[in-house]
Amino acid sequence: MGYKVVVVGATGNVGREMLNILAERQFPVDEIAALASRKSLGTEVSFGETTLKTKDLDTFDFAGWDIALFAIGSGPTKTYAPKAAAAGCVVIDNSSLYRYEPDIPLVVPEVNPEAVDGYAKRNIIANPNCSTAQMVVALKPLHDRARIKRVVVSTYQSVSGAGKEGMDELWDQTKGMYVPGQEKAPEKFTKQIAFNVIPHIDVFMEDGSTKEEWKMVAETKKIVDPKIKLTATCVRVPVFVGHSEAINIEFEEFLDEDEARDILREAPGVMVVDKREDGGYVTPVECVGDFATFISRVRQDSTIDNGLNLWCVSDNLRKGAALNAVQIAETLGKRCLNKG
Ligand SMILES: NC(=O)C1=CN([C@@H]2O[C@H](COP(=O)(O)OP(=O)(O)OC[C@H]3O[C@@H](n4cnc5c(N)ncnc54)[C@H](OP(=O)(O)O)[C@@H]3O)[C@@H](O)[C@H]2O)C=CC1
Ligand SMILES: N[C@@H](CC(=O)OP(=O)(O)O)C(=O)O
Repeated sequence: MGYKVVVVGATGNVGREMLNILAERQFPVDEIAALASRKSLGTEVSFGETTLKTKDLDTFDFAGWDIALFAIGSGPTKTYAPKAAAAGCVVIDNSSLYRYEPDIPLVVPEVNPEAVDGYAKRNIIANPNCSTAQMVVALKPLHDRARIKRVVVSTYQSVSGAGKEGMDELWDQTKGMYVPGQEKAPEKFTKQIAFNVIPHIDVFMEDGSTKEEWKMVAETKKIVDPKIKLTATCVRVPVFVGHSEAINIEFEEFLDEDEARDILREAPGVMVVDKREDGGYVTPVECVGDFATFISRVRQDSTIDNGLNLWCVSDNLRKGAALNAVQIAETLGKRCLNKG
């Protein structure tokens, strides 16, 4: 016996990946429903070899369904996730709405799988921010060995993090640079994204940081260790899929770069590709469609006592969203629901 699973936001970038990954990983599905807004009613989406017709979230009855994977943004999630949870369906939510609530688990299964056990308080589990998810997969095994004091991270985030509209804007603006009359002004992003980079993701906070940067701080503390200090600069780059991060780590104890590489090679969800030669590192276009978080350019930071630098790349629609959500569902199934 398997699970009755609902994918909410099935016509979006993340929802489509959720359907792909449920099928790829052969998640034990007895029945599946694909939901989106009313305007997408009847739109076809793929689930393995089969095609599903999208249903209207607004009129859907969650009673009798086991797990709902939500990827529709915080606004509509606020309306519909509590309804699903109250109907007895466990919500695994990709938005930032519930991540910081103390009675809602925020889970990266390679890092804090035991947190899933707290799901029943609200029947909701939160999926972290894409940039946080890939980073903590690499930080956790290093923290276990040498205790992280402080992290300085700069992100290079692809436009798919801003949904279908973000990807369309990069495509149209790039074409418009070459085709007279097809110029495209910024709409989704604050400035031109084609052939440019923008140091602004999500809204500004009072202290001058952005909400995306704040999320990386708060979520790393909740998932890995509240004692870790972290400062981030989050930047949008003209890449379609795949987020990259330059990470500088200061440890309490000395950690040699060779040992760090060995630890990361053994770490779940991590793939080390680190040769000091042309092409001996991973770039975002190479990580698309993969499950792993790729680590390259591991090297000592000799400007501090116990410092290390590394380069971290992952498919943001997978580890940053859909894959992590499906892994949470797998963990929930194994640890708590025991079907399948
Ligand atoms: N963990 C993370 O870091 C990430 C989280 N996300 C989360 O996932 C969400 C979706 O991202 P993404 O797939 O890239 O976005 P897209 O813009 O590609 O897709 C949005 C999806 O949400 C649906 N939707 C929007 N509003 C409603 C509504 N009122 N009722 C029903 N369905 C609705 C859309 O349906 P329709 O086509 O019918 O409009 C569509 O299926 C993000 O807003 C974010 O919260 C995304 C990326 C990474
Ligand atoms: N903000 C991320 C994607 C996202 O939706 O994040 P969050 O779920 O934390 O709002 C990006 O733009 O790349």
